[in-house]
Amino acid sequence: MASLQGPRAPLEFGGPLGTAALLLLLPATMFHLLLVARSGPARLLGPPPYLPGLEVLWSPRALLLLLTWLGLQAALYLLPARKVAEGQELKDKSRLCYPINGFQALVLTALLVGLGVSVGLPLGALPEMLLPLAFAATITTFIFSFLLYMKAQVAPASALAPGGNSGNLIYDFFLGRELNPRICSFDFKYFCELRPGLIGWVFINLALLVQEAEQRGSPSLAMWLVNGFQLLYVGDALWHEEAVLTTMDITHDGFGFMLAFGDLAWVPFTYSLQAQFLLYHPQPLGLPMAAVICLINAIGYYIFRGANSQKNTFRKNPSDPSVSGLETIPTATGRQLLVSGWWGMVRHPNYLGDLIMALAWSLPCGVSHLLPYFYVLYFTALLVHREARDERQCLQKYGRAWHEYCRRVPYRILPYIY
Ligand SMILES: NC(=O)C1=CN([C@@H]2O[C@H](COP(=O)(O)OP(=O)(O)OC[C@H]3O[C@@H](n4cnc5c(N)ncnc54)[C@H](OP(=O)(O)O)[C@@H]3O)[C@@H](O)[C@H]2O)C=CC1
Ligand SMILES: CC(C)CCC[C@@H](C)[C@H]1CC=C2C3=C(CC[C@@]21C)[C@@]1(C)CC[C@H](O)C[C@@H]1CC3
Repeated sequence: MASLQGPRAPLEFGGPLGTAALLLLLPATMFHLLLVARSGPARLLGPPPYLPGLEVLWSPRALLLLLTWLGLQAALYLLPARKVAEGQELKDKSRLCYPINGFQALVLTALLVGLGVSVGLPLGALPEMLLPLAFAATITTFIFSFLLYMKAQVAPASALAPGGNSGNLIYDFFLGRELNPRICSFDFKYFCELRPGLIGWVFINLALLVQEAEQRGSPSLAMWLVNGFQLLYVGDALWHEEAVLTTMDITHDGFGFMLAFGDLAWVPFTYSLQAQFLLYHPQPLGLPMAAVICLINAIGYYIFRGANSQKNTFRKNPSDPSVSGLETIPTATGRQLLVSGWWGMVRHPNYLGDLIMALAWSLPCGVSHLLPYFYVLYFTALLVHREARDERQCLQKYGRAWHEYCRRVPYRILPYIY
C-alpha cells in the first residue's frame, strides 16, 4: 500500500493553488489558441472569437479517432524493438527495461497513413476536427490522470515519485504520484512522452499542409518549412529515444495530469500552432528569407544535437574518443561534470539550441501577428523554469561540485545574458 512521503519534498508549481490554477489554465489556453488561430484577427491577447458550445466540442467520431490513434501507437510500441534499454537505477536499486522502437513507430505510422490516403482516407479533413479532437484528448487525459492517481494508491512506497506525494489531492493529481506506472512491461509515461503526442503533432501538421494544398492548389513555402523543421525535431527525438530515459520527466517526476495532458493534448494541439495559423492566414515568403530561416534552424539544431549527443556520449562512456579530451569536474557521486565543450559554454546549451529552433519555426509566419510566436514565449518560460528545477536537483546530487561548475560556467542558457 502507498504511504505518503510527507512534507519532505518542497512544493513546486505554486503548490496546491498554483496547480489548481494550471489544471484550468492549461486546457483553457489550448482551446483559446485553437479558436484564435482560425479567426480572422488571430489576436493572441484578445478574446476568443466565440465560446464553442458542447455541440461544437463533443464528437463521438473524434473520440473514436483519438482512441484508435492511441490503440495504434500502443500496438506499435509492443512490436519487437531493435534494442531494449535499461533506465536509471531506482530507489530499490533495480532498473526498468524500455523498448527502443519509437522511430520504427513513426515510419510504420507514415506507411499506414500513406496507405490510408491511397485508399481515400481524407487527411485534409483533420483540421476541421481539431477542436473536438482536442476536447476528446482533454477529457481522456483527465480520466487517465484520475486512474493513474488511483493506481498509485495501491503502489508500494518505493514506486512513488519524490514529488507528487504531498497528501494534497489536487497537487498530487497534477504532479503525479507514481514514478513509473506500468501494466506488465507497458510503461505509460515513457509511451506517452514520445509516441502519440509527438507523432500526432507531425500528422496534424501534414493534414494542415494537405488542406492548404486542397484550398490553394499547392502548399506554401512557409508551410513546407514549418512541416520540415518540426518533422526533423520529432524524428530526431524518436531516433535518440533512449536519451529520454535520463530526463527529469522519466527519472524524477511522477506521471499525473501535467505530463499526461502535456504529452497527449498540449503537444499535438499547441505545438502545431504555426501550421494552423498558416492554413488560415497565408504568409508570403521569398526564397532569400526562407534561406535565412533554414540557416537559423540549422544553427539551432547543430547546438541542440551537439550538446545533447556530447552529454549522452559522455554519460555512457567517458573514455569515448569524442569526449575523452574534455575538461571535467569530479563529484562525490563518482560521476563527472563536463566543464568544456558545449557544457562549458553555458549550463544548458541544449536549451539554447532548442530556443533558436523555436524561433525558426515561428519566423515563416511573418511578423504581422504575435500568435505564431506563442511557442517561443511559452517555451522560454518552460525552459527557464525547467532549468531552475534541474539546478535544484543537481545541487542536491552534486553539492560543492555543482557550485564549482556554476562558478566556472556562470551563464545558464544565453552566454553573457542569462
Ligand atoms: N520541446 C519541448 O517541449 C521540450 C524539449 N526539451 C528538450 O529535451 C532535452 C532534454 O532536456 P532536459 O531533460 O531538461 O535536461 P538535460 O538534457 O539538459 O539534462 C540535464 C541533466 O544533465 C546532466 N548534466 C547537467 N550538466 C552537466 C554537465 N556539465 N556535464 C554532464 N552532465 C550534466 C545532469 O544530470 P546527470 O548528472 O544526472 O546526468 C542534469 O540533471 C533538451 O534538449 C531540451 O531542450 C525539454 C523539455 C521540453
Ligand atoms: C503542459 C505543461 C505546461 C508542460 C508539459 C510539458 C511537456 C509538453 C514536455 C515535458 C518534457 C517534454 C519533452 C519533450 C516534449 C515535451 C515534453 C513532453 C521532448 C520529447 C521533445 C523532443 C526532445 O528531443 C526531447 C524532449 C524530452 C522532454
